[in-house]
Amino acid sequence: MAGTRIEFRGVTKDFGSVKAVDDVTLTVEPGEILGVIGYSGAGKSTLVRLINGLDTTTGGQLLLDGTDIVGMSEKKLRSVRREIGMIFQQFNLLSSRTAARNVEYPLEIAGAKDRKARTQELLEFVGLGDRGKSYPEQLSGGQKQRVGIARALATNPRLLLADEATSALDPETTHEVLELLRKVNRELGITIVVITHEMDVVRSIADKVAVMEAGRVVEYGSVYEVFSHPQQAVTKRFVSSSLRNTPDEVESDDLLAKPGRLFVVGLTEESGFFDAVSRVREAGVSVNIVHGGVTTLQKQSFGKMTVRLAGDDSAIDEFHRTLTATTEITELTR
Ligand SMILES: Nc1ncnc2c1ncn2[C@@H]1O[C@H](COP(=O)(O)OP(=O)(O)OP(=O)(O)O)[C@@H](O)[C@H]1O
Repeated sequence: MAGTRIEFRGVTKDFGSVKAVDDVTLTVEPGEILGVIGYSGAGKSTLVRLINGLDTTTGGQLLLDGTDIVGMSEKKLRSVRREIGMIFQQFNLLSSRTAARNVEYPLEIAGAKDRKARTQELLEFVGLGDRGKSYPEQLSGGQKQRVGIARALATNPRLLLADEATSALDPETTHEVLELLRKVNRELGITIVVITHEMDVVRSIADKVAVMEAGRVVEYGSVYEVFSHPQQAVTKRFVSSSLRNTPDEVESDDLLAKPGRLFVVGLTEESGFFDAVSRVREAGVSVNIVHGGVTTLQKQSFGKMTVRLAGDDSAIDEFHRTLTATTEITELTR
């Protein structure tokens, strides 16, 4: 069973004078994982609430598998929502029910048969086959979110919306929950939209990323494209918070206090970095790597190196000029 295809066409949502979502055009293909990232108030939650019809759009079209849900009756929206699972930052489990009975809840509402067997199957899928009798307060945060995921999957949704689903978890547990979401995506083919303010989450799970600022999607692309060539200032901030491969202000000040000239160079397989280093060293210039990192995303490697060059200025200028043609290079100055 394929995941849902989502298509935003010029979607807008106003709350009075606030444009929470402003003219968003975006397509999520079936089975894709989209990461939506932005700072608080950027419009991420509103965007997701439009998808399941909890908020209504002020303008534009929002198509799920080709059907526009804008203006749909509440009755029709309810059947659309049956195909959508949702998980939350605070898990939203019913504290008076055991884990199993939380998972069973949507099956009860749907009047499904063989509920016990389905519930056990779901608990096993999320790695909690032996915790069905536990109450939420007896479970760790990660286990609660696993119950939340099992509950969201109970009615066989084709789309899963995750609103800051790992924000209340520590890094290790976050990693485990993201792994589980990946398994959901791979094994069940479900489309997933993950809202987050952490670029590490996008990096470890998403195929595509949409960066939101003041209601707009200001940057969109594959995770590799956006991480390796961020365009907007907000995207650059998110990317550097995750990759930490460029010196921050304090580190730059420390590095600039020593002699030589500093360059931050983008590394890709075509950057020509090592050839340029060989040439400048032949001219007697010393080259030292002082900061940097290389990472692999979607099977492609890229990174940034900060190098200190000391020696003949015209040879260093030539190094700068040559690399400008093949990669991103910036000279750090005070
Ligand atoms: N029901 C509402 N009534 C009025 N304004 C709202 C409502 N919901 C959201 N907003 C406003 O819309 C804008 C976007 O809010 P939204 O919650 O979608 O952002 P967000 O990116 O999800 O932020 P956060 O990460 O803090 O949840 C904000 O300015 C917010 O104050």
